[in-house]
Amino acid sequence: MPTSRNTDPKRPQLDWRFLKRFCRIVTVLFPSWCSQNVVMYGTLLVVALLVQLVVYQVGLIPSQFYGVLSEKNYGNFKELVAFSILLILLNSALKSLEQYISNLLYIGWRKCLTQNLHQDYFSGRVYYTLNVLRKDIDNPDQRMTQDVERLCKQLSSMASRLVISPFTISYYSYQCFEITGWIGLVSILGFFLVGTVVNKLLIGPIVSTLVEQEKLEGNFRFKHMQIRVNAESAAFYRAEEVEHVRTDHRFQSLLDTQRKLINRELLLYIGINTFDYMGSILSYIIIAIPIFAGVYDGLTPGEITSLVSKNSFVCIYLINCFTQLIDLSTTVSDVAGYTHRIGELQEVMKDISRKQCDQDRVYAGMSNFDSRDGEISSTSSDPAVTLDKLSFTSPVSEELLVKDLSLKVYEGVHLLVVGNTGTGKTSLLRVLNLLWEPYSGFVRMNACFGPRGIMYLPQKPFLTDGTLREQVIFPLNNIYPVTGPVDDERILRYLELAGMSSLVKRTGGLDEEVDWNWYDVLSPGEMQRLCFARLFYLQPKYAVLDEATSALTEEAEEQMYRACKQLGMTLISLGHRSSLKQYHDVMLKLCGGGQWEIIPLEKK
Ligand SMILES: Nc1ncnc2c1ncn2[C@@H]1O[C@H](COP(=O)(O)OP(=O)(O)OP(=O)(O)O)[C@@H](O)[C@H]1O
Repeated sequence: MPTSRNTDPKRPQLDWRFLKRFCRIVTVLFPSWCSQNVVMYGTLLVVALLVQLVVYQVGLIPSQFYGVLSEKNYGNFKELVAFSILLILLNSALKSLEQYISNLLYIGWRKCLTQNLHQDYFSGRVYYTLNVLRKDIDNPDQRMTQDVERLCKQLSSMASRLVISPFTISYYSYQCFEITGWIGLVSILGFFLVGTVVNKLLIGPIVSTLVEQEKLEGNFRFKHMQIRVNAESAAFYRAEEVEHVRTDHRFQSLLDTQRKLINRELLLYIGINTFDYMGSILSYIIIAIPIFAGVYDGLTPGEITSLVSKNSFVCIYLINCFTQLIDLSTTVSDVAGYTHRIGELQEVMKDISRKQCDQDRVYAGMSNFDSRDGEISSTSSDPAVTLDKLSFTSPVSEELLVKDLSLKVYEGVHLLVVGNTGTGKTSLLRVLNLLWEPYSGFVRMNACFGPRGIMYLPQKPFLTDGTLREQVIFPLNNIYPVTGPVDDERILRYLELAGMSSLVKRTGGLDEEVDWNWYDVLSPGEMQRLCFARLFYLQPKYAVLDEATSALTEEAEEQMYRACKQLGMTLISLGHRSSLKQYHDVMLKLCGGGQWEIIPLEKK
């Protein structure tokens, strides 16, 4: 049955789901009652109240000038001028302070929200699942960077107006009631109510278009990033023309959506401006009520002018308080859009995290080196890896890549995994690392990830940012074991063993900050050698090498394998080259269609 877009339950709206997501974000922005952000918000409230106090006094100045001038009182006039200047100076100082605190609040909120998202993103393997396997959430990077930034900016720009509104509205409502009675107050409240309902209707379609626009903005930026990262490969393909068309195409979709958003905002702007100007007329209608009712009949024209000026200030200010809230509609629609995007990301990350916790409980036995310092939890006679009737598929297919694989990997027995392209060699590692769920069967890893445990050299080398030392000790934060300067000598030795000592000269030393992108300055072979230097440095008991020598010559491959073995590592290699056989004892051959065979290898 066709459903209209407006009734799509998942469509971002200004609804109950928005409120839930917004409240969740607020608890992140204000983590506890005594947090820095709460203190800042409290200070903002005090400063904003002081501003209102001063604004009230400033608002009364014209009526005082009318009085003084109609009396031609020179002495009072001079005093009033001095008082006015003082008030204006105080007003500008307080308003600047208010702006300053709002800006600080923006930084505080951005820090809390981004760190909270990072906490979930980098917990376990959430970033992998989110980026590789979950297709329902677009551009998580953009949500954590640009969307959070814009949400916090918009909220901070609203903060002082929102924090002060209850106070100013109560105070000026009371004042308005004193002057005009019920009629004035009820008409202003009615005016605000109508304004809110109309704006709520106009904001509805804007929120979903804004969410769509942010998605396309992310896609456009991603395209540029793709070209930036792969500029060289693209240049070899002479890809400028086709990539130009594709990039422009993404840009065009973004512009179309932006135009749609602007069209929808037009109605909202018409609503806002109508209410702004209606408000100013309403204020005079309300003031006219007591005048026409004859309440001020006994006053002189000068006194009436002064009184009207004072009263109109109160009514106009109250209406202004409400119209300011209505003016926030565009900001509210932005906030709603960003809230949905960030809220959705939070929900998906929590969901992934929860599922992974359950999965980890089922496949207990694997842990990160942080928890147990990389020690192997078993005796060396236990197998490091046990697979029992393991079957798995790729995430998008029902077809088994491997069926009922049973295998044990013992220390000292080097295993080679071979098979045609796409038969599931790397996928086996994904299942071992719980990146993918097995279809059936049992996986057990006795070796922990890390030094003296098990380490992986993935097919695509991962190079972090930072100094050469940080590259070599990666993924550790600090040198391991903590041995001080002795470590320098180890790092240099292993760089030399990997054939990368020239890098020390290029970087200017182990701890020299480099401003280059490592992927741009190292050749694929050099990247693989650098990854071997890491492996030598960490000296795990088991090294899993996924086509880790594919960019090296056979002589270099031999050097790397010999060094690994000299350092006492048990090797599990994945690859196509027949030269790899000589370094291994057993070969697992994946034949495709779920078939596999184990073949003992003879030593030459
Ligand atoms: N993230 C993913 N989502 C969906 N399918 C995937 C994903 N990653 C890999 N696959 C598919 O799973 C199958 C096995 O991939 P895998 O990377 O294990 O192949 P491989 O044997 O290591 O190949 P190669 O020798 O080229 O490295 C392939 O058909 C691949 O297209």
